[in-house]
Amino acid sequence: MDGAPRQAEVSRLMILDVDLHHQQGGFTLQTRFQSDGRLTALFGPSGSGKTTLVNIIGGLINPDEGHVRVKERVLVDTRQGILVPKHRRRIGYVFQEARLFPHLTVKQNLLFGRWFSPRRERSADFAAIVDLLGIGHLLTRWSSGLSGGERQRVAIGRALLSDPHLLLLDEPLASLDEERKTEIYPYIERLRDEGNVPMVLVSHSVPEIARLATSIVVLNNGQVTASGPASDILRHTKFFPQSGPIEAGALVETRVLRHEEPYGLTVLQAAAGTLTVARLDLPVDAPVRVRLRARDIILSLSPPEGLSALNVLPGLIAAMEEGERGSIDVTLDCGGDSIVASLTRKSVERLGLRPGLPVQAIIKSIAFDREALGSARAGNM
Ligand SMILES: Nc1ncnc2c1ncn2[C@@H]1O[C@H](COP(=O)(O)OP(=O)(O)OP(=O)(O)O)[C@@H](O)[C@H]1O
Repeated sequence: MDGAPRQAEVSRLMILDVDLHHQQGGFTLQTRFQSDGRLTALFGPSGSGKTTLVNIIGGLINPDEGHVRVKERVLVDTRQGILVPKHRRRIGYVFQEARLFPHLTVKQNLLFGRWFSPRRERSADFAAIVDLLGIGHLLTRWSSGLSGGERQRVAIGRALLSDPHLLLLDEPLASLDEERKTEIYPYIERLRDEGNVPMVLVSHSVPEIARLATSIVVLNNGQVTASGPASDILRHTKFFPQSGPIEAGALVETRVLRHEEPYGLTVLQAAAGTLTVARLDLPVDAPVRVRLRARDIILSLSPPEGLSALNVLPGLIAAMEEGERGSIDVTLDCGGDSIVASLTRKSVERLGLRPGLPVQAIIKSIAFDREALGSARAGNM
């Protein structure tokens, strides 16, 4: 036995299991994926079918063929003639606009969500949800006077109070500016990490899914071009043609190792080694998810000397594949962390890169959550 879960166990672990065929005018949605993620991001360009897919999961569109299962519940199975009506699906929706009732207070808006859960099954804890979303101080306010970010937090709270089995977030942050988005991300992260409601997030933004998603489904023209754990998918620049090599890259989990106060720097510990960044306003040992964008990594055959870059990680080339626009994605195994560099074919040939070769990854800059930086910014170290 190799310790790998057997197929039956794998299926049980799957939170979302979707296999659909649906024709809509001249557009065909043909999607198949499974996700065990706590937050599954649906990513794809405009018109790729994200909303259609969300509407099928939510019960607003009946698909021609296929099935949708959430945990062990079958919502749709055309072969077995199962089509659970939308009001019985126990799905919470949050849209781009919060759609709160302006003539009700925040508390009344929140309690409205409760009407949708069967009385005997009401388990959502009002106080815990209010606390999780940081909206306790808003309860007596009229919803019409809230900021965009506050409105979305209340909308998420209202959806959670309906005791949903799944939360569908259809571009909930798209109408907010960067600052308001940054205000909401930590709450969605808490929900992902502490709540037990699986979420599906529709998003156009690579930084957003890099920050929030645990699983990613990439849609293109109605088809799934890739799906899997976020860290696996984000590594491939070719799955993100509209953002190109600019945003794709590796996600690396780190912890704060120490602060170097005289230099205004923080040292993070990753499996791959240490990374030095501008001072973070976080305690030692705090977890920090960093994103190493493929375009921000240079490869060298020998340890660089006389270079100002502080972040150099040794690794072995694990894989090489065609990236976006003729570039080559070179994946490195750096002590167990996967890091990807996007290189031109010319550089690959000039350096004689091939799987198994030891190289040094010079990291030009590190992207991560803005509030994790405190007042500092991710710099070119
Ligand atoms: N009722 C309909 N009848 C025919 N075609 C439709 C209908 N609704 C949507 N479509 C088409 O289906 C395709 C997928 O649309 P969908 O809204 O699901 O894409 P999307 O990925 O959500 O796009 P966006 O990011 O712009 O919201 C598009 O080509 C759209 O024009």
